[in-house]
Amino acid sequence: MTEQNQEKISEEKRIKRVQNEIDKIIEKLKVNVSEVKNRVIELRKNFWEDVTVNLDEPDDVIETQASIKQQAELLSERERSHGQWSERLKTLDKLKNNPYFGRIDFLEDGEEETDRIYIGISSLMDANEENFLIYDWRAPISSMYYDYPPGRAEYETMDDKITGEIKLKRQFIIRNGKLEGMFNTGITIGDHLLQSVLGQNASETMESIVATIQKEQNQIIRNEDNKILVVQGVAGSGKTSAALQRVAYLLYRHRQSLTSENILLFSPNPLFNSYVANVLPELGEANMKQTTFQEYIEKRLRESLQIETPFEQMEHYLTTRFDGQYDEKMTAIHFKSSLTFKQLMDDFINYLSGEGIQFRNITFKGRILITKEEIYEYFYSLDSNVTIANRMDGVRDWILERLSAVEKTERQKDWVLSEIELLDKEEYVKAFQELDQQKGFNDESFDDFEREEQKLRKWVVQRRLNPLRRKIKRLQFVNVRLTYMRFYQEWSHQQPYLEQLPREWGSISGQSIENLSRKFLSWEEVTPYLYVHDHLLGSMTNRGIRHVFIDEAQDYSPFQFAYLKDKFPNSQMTVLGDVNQAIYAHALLGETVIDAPHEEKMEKITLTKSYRSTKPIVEFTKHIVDGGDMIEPFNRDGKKPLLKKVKSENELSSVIPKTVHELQAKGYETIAIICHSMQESKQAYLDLKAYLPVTLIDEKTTTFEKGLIIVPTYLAKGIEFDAVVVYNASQDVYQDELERNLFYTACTRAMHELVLMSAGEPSNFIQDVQENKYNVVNE
Ligand SMILES: Nc1ncnc2c1ncn2[C@@H]1O[C@H](COP(=O)(O)OP(=O)(O)OP(=O)(O)O)[C@@H](O)[C@H]1O
Repeated sequence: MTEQNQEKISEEKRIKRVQNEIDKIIEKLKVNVSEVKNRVIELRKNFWEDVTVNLDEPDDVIETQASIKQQAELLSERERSHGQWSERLKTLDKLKNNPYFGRIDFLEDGEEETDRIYIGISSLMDANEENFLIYDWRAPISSMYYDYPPGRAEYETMDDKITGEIKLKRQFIIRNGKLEGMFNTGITIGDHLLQSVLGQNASETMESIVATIQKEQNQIIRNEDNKILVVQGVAGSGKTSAALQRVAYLLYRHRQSLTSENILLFSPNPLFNSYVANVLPELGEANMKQTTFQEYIEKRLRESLQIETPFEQMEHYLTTRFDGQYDEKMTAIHFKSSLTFKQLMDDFINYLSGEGIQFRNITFKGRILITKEEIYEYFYSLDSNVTIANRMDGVRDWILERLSAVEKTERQKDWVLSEIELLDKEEYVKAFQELDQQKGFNDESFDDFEREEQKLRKWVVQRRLNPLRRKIKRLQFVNVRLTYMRFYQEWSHQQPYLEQLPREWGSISGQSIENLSRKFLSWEEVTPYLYVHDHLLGSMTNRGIRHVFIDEAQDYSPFQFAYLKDKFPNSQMTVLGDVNQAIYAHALLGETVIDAPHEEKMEKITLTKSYRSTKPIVEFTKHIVDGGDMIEPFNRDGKKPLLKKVKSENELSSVIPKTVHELQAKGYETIAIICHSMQESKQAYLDLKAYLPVTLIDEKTTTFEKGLIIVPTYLAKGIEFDAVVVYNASQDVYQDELERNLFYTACTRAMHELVLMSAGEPSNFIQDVQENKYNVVNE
């Protein structure tokens, strides 16, 4: 028997042994889980029996409260244990199927014996709790697996640095509990395994990469020291993957103090949210919170305004290229997204601190109770050193106090009596129930008509005033929109601000005023508006969130990013993106968040190796963008991209079905027809649906299945497919420099095959690429 075979048999034996241990632990845990479960059921059933309830004396009430609290705590503690053990059982089930993926043999300096470190998704000790059978991939010692080839190596513990020598580094492929392959590896973590992982078909949801994390990705995952970590990574370099494993790492490292509730991920679109939703559960961790910037913003605005979505803005600029106002609109987008504009807003807010805020009259039953002028006067009589938002709280209390006085006089008015008479039976009963709860009545006082009327008057007026009170509590007496409009109407047009404004300011501000007058906020206006809104009304900074992840960060404007930094002052930020995939209008003309300097302690990591696509696809796509030379393909074989030329758009609907069938025949399950815009996607869908079972993805789509989809590039961001068909890569469609990144983003979604259709002359972006990098056919 060869040495290799012997090794394999010995590893198989070990796997069996570990699985037996897992079985034993599972058995033990199952008994515990069922005991706790019964105890929880019992506690819930007998909750009130075990509580001493006595409400006779104040002391007894306190004792009762304490007793209830104790019982509730006991219950929730048991529930928590039950939850944790059930989770552990799930992880053990996973470990049984795939106990580990790697092993290093490490001889620590000064020690005689080499330790065998087996690495898996979670740690496991033997049933006696004496030895580690598996080390969690996030344990300090496991970091050597990702960072070093065999030879000298080191890792850091809480307070020490351990050095030594890796004698062996081995990878395993274990599926359904069976060892399917193992190999000793050298410098990087097995090309072999990576080849096999990357060669598989795309799945509808992203998968974890713990078994094959690369050294530079590990630097991102385990980076702890910086307030801001910026990752510039080329398309397919594993930014999103690294981000998600980083979440898992942080949850492990800080498990005493950090939960998934303390981590927030900003995703590029709703589809992406579900695309990444499986990774953490697969690793035995709960998902972090997820949102999109749009959703986050919309939740914050306390007014009913019509808000343009980022996708609508995108669609607008992609489809109105020949519109006369295109250039001006682009200038407006660029300017309103900049930090110069933010500075102007800061100056404007400063001005508002001294004068200019617009208020609303407080009216009740068509009568003005407090005029906006009175509110204005009161506001500006308050100490101007206090922030606007804090002064606003003072104004709110002042108005509420005035309202209480009004309430008293209102009670005696005739309308109140008429309303009492009009109360129907149900309202009447409700009134008494509420009054009773307020201890306004006892049995005797029901006969007391005088008192009854007074109480009912109070109830009726209170009820009528409640909506107004609620509005006041929400500070709706501040007219944020009119206040903000003043920026465009007057304030910005004065010296010295004029110099900082674009030449077209006259018509840009005119358009802005028109939009605001019809309660419409264009996407580029939303962040500045919310910024002023928050300064006027105050906003909670989110202190519960300790880590913010921003994926596709190149699409955030400097203003948007500054806004987020403001909202999460105590959080560390991981900002991931690719300057070549910046497709939003504001980013195309200026610096993106990825290459901007930041004042805080920051580290920037650059990833240049692309894992998603085959080598021939990367060799093609890297030449589409400026500076693409540094993009390094992972060495995975495949076919060169194929350019299919047709004479006219009409022919697309016959050639594309044929192309899709060819791709399906090769076994590709997830195929995307990627379009320039939503407009083009809709047209493609209409033209193709008679010939192909195809799903159209729009901005509301949250999941997708294996099969064929049509999608505009901006909704395919961050996602990948077995094969991509670019619907029409002609010069007519992709010609502006602005569309270069869009085209690059579309092409880089392909894992195994890329087909570019072109009705007429192909885009210059293709012609920029050397001819030997792709094949051409005329259909
Ligand atoms: N170390 C790795 N091991 C296995 N697969 C990897 C690794 N790194 C990246 N991949 C795979 O490469 C593909 C691209 O990864 P990911 O989506 O994280 O890249 P990205 O940089 O976010 O891409 P993009 O910016 O183009 O959206 C995924 O299929 C991912 O699983």
